[in-house]
Amino acid sequence: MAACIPPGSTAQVKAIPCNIRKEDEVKNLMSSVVSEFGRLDFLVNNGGGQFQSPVSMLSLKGWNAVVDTNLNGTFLCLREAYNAWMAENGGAVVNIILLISKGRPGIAHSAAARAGIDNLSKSLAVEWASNGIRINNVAPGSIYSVTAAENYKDIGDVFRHAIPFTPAKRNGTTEEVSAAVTFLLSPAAAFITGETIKVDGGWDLYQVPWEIPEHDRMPAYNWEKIIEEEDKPKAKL
Ligand SMILES: CCCCC/C=C/C(=O)SCCNC(=O)CCNC(=O)[C@H](O)C(C)(C)COP(=O)(O)OP(=O)(O)OC[C@H]1O[C@@H](n2cnc3c(N)ncnc32)[C@H](O)[C@@H]1OP(=O)(O)O
Ligand SMILES: NC(=O)C1=CN([C@@H]2O[C@H](COP(=O)(O)OP(=O)(O)OC[C@H]3O[C@@H](n4cnc5c(N)ncnc54)[C@H](OP(=O)(O)O)[C@@H]3O)[C@@H](O)[C@H]2O)C=CC1
Repeated sequence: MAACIPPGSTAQVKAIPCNIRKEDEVKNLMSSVVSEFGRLDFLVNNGGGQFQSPVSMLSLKGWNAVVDTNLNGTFLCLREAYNAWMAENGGAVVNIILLISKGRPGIAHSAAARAGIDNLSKSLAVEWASNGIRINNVAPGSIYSVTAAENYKDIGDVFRHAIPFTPAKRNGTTEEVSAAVTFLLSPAAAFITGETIKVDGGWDLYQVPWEIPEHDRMPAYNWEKIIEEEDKPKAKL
């Protein structure tokens, strides 16, 4: 990031290690920013992720790891940014979530956690309005990056797989997500709070990429058949 700063700019980049699952590290991150830079105007909760698994195969440990990272981590960052600076001075927040309107079979743990963030943002848009804080979400579709692809390399090319399900017929770029984030942080979004912007090339309006095997396990409601079953003599033990 530092290498991207144009010559002559006064911008600075400083990396402060922080596991967002650890309360003390998050407190340290927010207080360090305020003591080092004198202010904390913007917060982007971008850290997150998941692994692919049907719910039936998920261990509680795996579920907890994903919820802890995505939902609890975001909660801690929000609360500590508020305590360290934004309660007194206002600010703007963007949380990066997932497309969740149709559920997310295959990554249901992450979708549940991100739906929690979506709802938390709505509550905070009201709770923190009088502190001058705006809070919004960005829900990316399939966005290719080398690091994201590396994470899923063992389960195939998930980013290529997403293209047929995306009306734009391509993956999005990280710059296209950043454009939405910077808009929401900017004064141009001064009247937008508690909202989610999808950056997905139309994915969410289209098909869910989940194949349902042919089956007859959901027969139509049939009262006569239920009565017939009820009237059958019960086996005696
Ligand atoms: C699938 C298509 C998605 C497309 C759209 C979305 C794209 C993106 O989100 S791009 C972001 C890419 N980056 C990531 O997703 C980062 C993913 N990794 C993490 O965030 C974390 O590693 C974690 C939250 C998934 C796990 O946290 P961690 O502390 O590292 O937990 P452990 O390694 O200790 O694992 C705990 C427990 O979780 C289960 N588990 C972990 N990884 C997998 C896996 N790859 N497959 C199945 N299960 C997994 C497992 O039960 C672990 O317990 P143990 O078995 O005792 O190790
Ligand atoms: N790429 C995509 O298609 C999509 C991405 N998203 C979301 O966008 C966000 C960015 O993902 P992307 O850039 O694509 O993928 P990356 O894997 O490159 O980014 C994930 C980032 O989250 C950080 N992170 C994970 N766990 C923690 C933690 N406990 N504490 C601090 N940081 C953590 C990682 O840090 P480190 O590198 O140090 O591990 C990494 O920088 C994620 O929330 C992701 O789920 C949502 C929808 C689609």
